[in-house]
Amino acid sequence: MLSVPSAEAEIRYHKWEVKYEYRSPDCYQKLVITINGQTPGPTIEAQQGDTIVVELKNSLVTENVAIHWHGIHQPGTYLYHAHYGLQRTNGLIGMIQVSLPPGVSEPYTYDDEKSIILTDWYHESTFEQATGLLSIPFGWVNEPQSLLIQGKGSFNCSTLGIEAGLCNATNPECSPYVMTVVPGKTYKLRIGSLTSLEALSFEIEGHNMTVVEADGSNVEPFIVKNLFIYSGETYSVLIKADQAPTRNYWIVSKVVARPSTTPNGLAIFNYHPNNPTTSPPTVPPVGPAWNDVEPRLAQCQATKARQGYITPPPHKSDRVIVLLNTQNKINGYIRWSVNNVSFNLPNTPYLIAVKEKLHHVFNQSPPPNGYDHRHYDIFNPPTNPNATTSTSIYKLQFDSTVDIVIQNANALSANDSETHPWHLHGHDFWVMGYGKGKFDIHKDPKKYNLVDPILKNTVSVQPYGWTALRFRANNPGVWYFHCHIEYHLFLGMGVVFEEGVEKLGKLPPSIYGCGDAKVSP
Ligand SMILES: O=C1O[C@H]([C@@H](O)CO)C(O)=C1O
Repeated sequence: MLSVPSAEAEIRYHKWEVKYEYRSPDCYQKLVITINGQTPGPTIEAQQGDTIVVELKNSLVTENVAIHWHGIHQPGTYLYHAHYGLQRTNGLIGMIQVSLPPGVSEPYTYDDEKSIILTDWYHESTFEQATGLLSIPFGWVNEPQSLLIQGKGSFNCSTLGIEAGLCNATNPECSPYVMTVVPGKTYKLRIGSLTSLEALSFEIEGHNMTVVEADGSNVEPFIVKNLFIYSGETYSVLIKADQAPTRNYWIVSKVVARPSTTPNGLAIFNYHPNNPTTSPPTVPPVGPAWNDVEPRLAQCQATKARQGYITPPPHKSDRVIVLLNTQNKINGYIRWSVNNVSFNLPNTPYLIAVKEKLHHVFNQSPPPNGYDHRHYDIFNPPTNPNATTSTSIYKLQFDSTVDIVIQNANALSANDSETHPWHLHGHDFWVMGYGKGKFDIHKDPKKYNLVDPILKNTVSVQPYGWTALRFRANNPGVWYFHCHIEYHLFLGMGVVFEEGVEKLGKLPPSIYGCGDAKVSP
C-alpha cells in the first residue's frame, strides 16, 4: 500500500483479529469493534517505501469487514478505518505514521512526538442507527453522547435511568487520557479525526499550537490557539511545554458547526513530574462559538503548502465538475444527494465491473456534470425535494486535470446548511479556494491559489459555501469521493470517479466472488 520504493524498504507484517467486545470507553458499556483487543487499533508505523502486509482475521461472525487505508501515499500522518456499513462508528479505526528515510529530515524540529485520534461516541448501536436512518419517519442519530480523546471519554452516569447499571464512573477504562510532557520540551503532536458526525475544535489550555502538517503535506507554519479538525483530516502541530510547570492543563475537544448537546471531551496535559491523574485547577476553556464560520474559514485559508515543499498545480484544468450537496427525499425517505442523485453502491465491485465490461452491473449513463445554478436557490430548502438514486459513475480521462467544485446548499429545513468534509480516495488534490454563497464559474476561478495550494485528501465545505479542488486523474482505478460524515455517506452523499482501469493488469483472483463477479477470468 505504500508505493515509493527506497533502498532500505522493508516488508512489515501485522496480524490483526477484528471482533466485537464489550467496552466502556466513556464509562457506559456497549459493544465496540476492536483490533487485537484495542480501539483505536494498533498504530501502523512505517518508513517511506515500506510494504505493509496486514493479515486480518474477521471474527465479527455475522459481518464482513473492509478497511480503508485513508490517504496513504507518502511520509506523514494518515488514518485507517472500517469502510463497511457503519462499522467505523463502532471504533474500527487507527493511525498510520510514515517516517522519512534515513538522512532525510522534516523541515521543523522537536524533542519528542505523540499522537491522538479524536472521535465522537454514541450509546445506541449502529444497527439501531442504520434502522432509524432507513425508516419513515426518519430516525436521526442525534448528537453523540460523548467525545473521545484517544478512545477515552467520560459520560455522566447519573443522567441515566434504567440503563444506569451499564455505566460505571469509576471504571478505569474511562479515566481521562493523559499526555505527559517534560517542561521546556517541544512536541510534535499528530492529531486525526475519525468522528462519525462532528466537526471539532481542539485545544490545549494555555498553549499555542504551530500547524506544520495537514493530511501528509508540509504546511507553511501558522499558530493557532484552537485547531478546527473535520472527520477524515489529520494534522501535526508543534507544542512547547512552556507554561507554569507546577500544574496540569486541560486538553479539550469541542463540537463546532452543529448546535450540539454533547459535552466537551476532556483529557489531561500532564507536566512531569506532577501526578498525571490530578485534574487541572481551572475550568476547561470554553472554546469557539459553534456557529462562527469566520475562524474556521480563516484556518482553511491559512493552510498552504510550505515554502520549499510546494508542488505547483497545473494552471488549467481539462474539465470542471460542480457538485451540489443537498438533503432530499426519495419515496419519502430522507437522503443526501449530489446534483440531485443519491448514490447507491451496486452489488458487484466497480473495479471488476469496469474491467470486465459487465455493463448491466451499474447505470451506464454518466451522472450530471453540474446543476441548474441559474434557477437553484442554495439559500432555501429545495422547492422540489425529490431526488433520484443511481449507481452511475464519472469517467475521467486518464491523466487529465479535473476541477471539482463542491457547493453547499440549504438542507430540508429552513436556515440550515451543514458543514461537510469531503474525502477523495486514491489521490491528493490541491485546494484551490473557498468561498461564501454560490460559486461563480466566471469570477471565482480567477481567485484560485495557483501559487502554493496545499495537497490534501479531505477538505471542509462550510455552510452555504463552496470549496474548489484540482487533481490529476493519474491513478488507474475506481475511486470514491464522499462526505466523511458516516451517516451522510450511508444516505447517498458520494460519487465515484473512474480513470484508466484499462491500464491495470490482471486483477487478483481473490477479489472476485461478489455479486456478478463470480469467477476469476
Ligand atoms: O442528515 C441529517 O439529518 C438531520 C436533520 O437534517 C434531519 O433530522 C441532520 O442534522 C443531519 O445531518
